[in-house]
Amino acid sequence: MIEITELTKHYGKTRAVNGLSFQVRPGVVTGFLGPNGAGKTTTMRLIMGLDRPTHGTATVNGRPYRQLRTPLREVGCMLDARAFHGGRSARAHLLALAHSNGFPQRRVDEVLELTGLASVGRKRVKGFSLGMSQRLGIAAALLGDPGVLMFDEPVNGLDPEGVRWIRTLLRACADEGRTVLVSSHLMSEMEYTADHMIVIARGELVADCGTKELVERSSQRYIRVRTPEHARLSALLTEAGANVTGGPEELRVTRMEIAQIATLAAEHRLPVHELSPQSSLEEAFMELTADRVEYKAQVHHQSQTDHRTHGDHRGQAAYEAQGGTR
Ligand SMILES: Nc1ncnc2c1ncn2[C@@H]1O[C@H](COP(=O)(O)OP(=O)(O)OP(=O)(O)O)[C@@H](O)[C@H]1O
Repeated sequence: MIEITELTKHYGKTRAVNGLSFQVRPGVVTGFLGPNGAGKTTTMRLIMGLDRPTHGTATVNGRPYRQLRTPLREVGCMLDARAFHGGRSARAHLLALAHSNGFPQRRVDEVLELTGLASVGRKRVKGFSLGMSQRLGIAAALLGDPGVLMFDEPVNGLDPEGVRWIRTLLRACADEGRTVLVSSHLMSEMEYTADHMIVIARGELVADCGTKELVERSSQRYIRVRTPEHARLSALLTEAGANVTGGPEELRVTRMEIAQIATLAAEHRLPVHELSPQSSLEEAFMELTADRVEYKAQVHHQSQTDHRTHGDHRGQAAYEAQGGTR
């Protein structure tokens, strides 16, 4: 369990974290979300005792990090996937960590196996791709078999296979009863990864609720309908009480369920090429944080107009609109 109470961190005039309070519970994957510069990394650094709070507390299993007796056995963390000595092999890096913390050599081989790095364990880290480095960072976090895990942007820059792997790993860790906190600026990614969401913006709490609830709270839920008979179907749907927007490319229907739309189209023998629910977490994210992003040029415009892009692309587009450079 991670507990944050009134956590505040100021760097000069910058309020990186401002009166933040939340708990991260075991057994679920908790997504930690926020736009660029929201204070996610700072919060994680404060939890790990890498910085001192200006005010408030951050505890792991009831204690500040610095008071944990065997920290790596209690909390594993990946903050920077490239924080390795490049000349060392992955195995040597993990062995050094294991020795200094009194973990057996066997555990190094276990985590190499667990993270799919066994075959490259003797290769120098400087030749590692970003994906391999992420895996090594995760291997280090898992070394002490801790009950609390924290990963800062673990899917950043990974290919779909890497993303799937991390998602599966996070799920398995939560299913084993661990506390899992994972940060991301991509809501669309977290939608499939996290059970619970903590959203912050400008260092302040914006939402702390179940992923499903957050999606449902979004006012941007709609059914996408693609049909060559868009004008006729649109008129029929409107007449039947639905709210219809969009044009020839796609109709966006709200206030009516999929089954009703399908029935109506079938009754009037209108062909339908696509009928799919769209509930974009990215839109919810924009709504939640719109007033509080640091760099908000074009955010609104992007989220309103780019509705034909999906998932990570949309997240990335929105992120870039906020001035992100990743
Ligand atoms: N050491 C520091 N000195 C001064 N300002 C800092 C320092 N660390 C962070 N900040 C500032 O604090 C704010 C929060 O930064 P932080 O890195 O925690 O955000 P983040 O949510 O992790 O963002 P990102 O998604 O871009 O990594 C930003 O305005 C950042 O510039």
